[in-house]
Amino acid sequence: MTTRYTNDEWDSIILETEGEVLYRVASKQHASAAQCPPIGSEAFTKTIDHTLLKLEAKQSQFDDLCAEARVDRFATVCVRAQYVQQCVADLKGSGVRVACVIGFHEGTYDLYHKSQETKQALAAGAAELDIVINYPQLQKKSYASIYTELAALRSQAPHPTTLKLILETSQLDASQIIAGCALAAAANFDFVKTSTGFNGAGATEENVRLMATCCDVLAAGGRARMQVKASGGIRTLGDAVRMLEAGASRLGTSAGVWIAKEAKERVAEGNGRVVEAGEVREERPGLSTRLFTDY
Ligand SMILES: O=C[C@H](O)COP(=O)(O)O
Repeated sequence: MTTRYTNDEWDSIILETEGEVLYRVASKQHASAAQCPPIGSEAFTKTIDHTLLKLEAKQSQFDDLCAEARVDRFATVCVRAQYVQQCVADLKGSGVRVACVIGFHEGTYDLYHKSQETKQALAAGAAELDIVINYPQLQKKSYASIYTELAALRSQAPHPTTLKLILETSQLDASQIIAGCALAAAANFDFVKTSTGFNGAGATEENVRLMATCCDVLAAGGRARMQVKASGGIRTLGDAVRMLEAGASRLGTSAGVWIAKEAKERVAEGNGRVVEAGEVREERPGLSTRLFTDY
């Protein structure tokens, strides 16, 4: 675990990272070999966290969510803590994991609250935790306090639990996004994630590219390379491909079923290969398409 630093010490460490990241982005030395797995392959569907986080969701919707995740072989279902146990039972033997959000969606809950939620999620069988950073603290450069929180949650949920840090990028500028990534890496998180889907714009290619480049730079310092999860507003196969090509390796979306359906149609058309962003049709879900955000 990293030595604890003061805010000023964190500031100079982060500034050094920022210089290298912005240089690489400006000179288009983008994230390492960002590739979209072949459309229709299991590697492609395994990029999707099938997500249902609406507070008003009914219990039966979580059974549907899990059934769909089994059929489409998604990576996880991503739910709130009170639904983890039900989803773990529904998904037994399927290879689909259960991810639980922590501190959702404001991120400003204190460590005690986040820690209690973490305890509940782990006891219920969650394999992955998507934790919202306290982004108002990040905006204020309260780095030491953020690091303390992240390090405490990591020691409470050691590997093989996968930890993702939700930055809520719509509320941050590039420097703050880089700072969030640096703190996540220092606390040994596995992923940085763009958005909750509940606040401002969701994932953008620009931010995904920035985060992936930042993960490369941080890994060059010798630590395990974090991955990037793009989330918020990903609705179509085209959106998914663009995020993967920008450097994401996981997608959080309420439209997983729609995206998988579009992918199956592409395969049926004989195009079961990597789809370039420019070739993807811009179809969007129609009004009658069920997305979990629509309930
Ligand atoms: O983490 C995932 C997001 O909440 C999903 O956002 P979305 O509902 O816009 O797809």
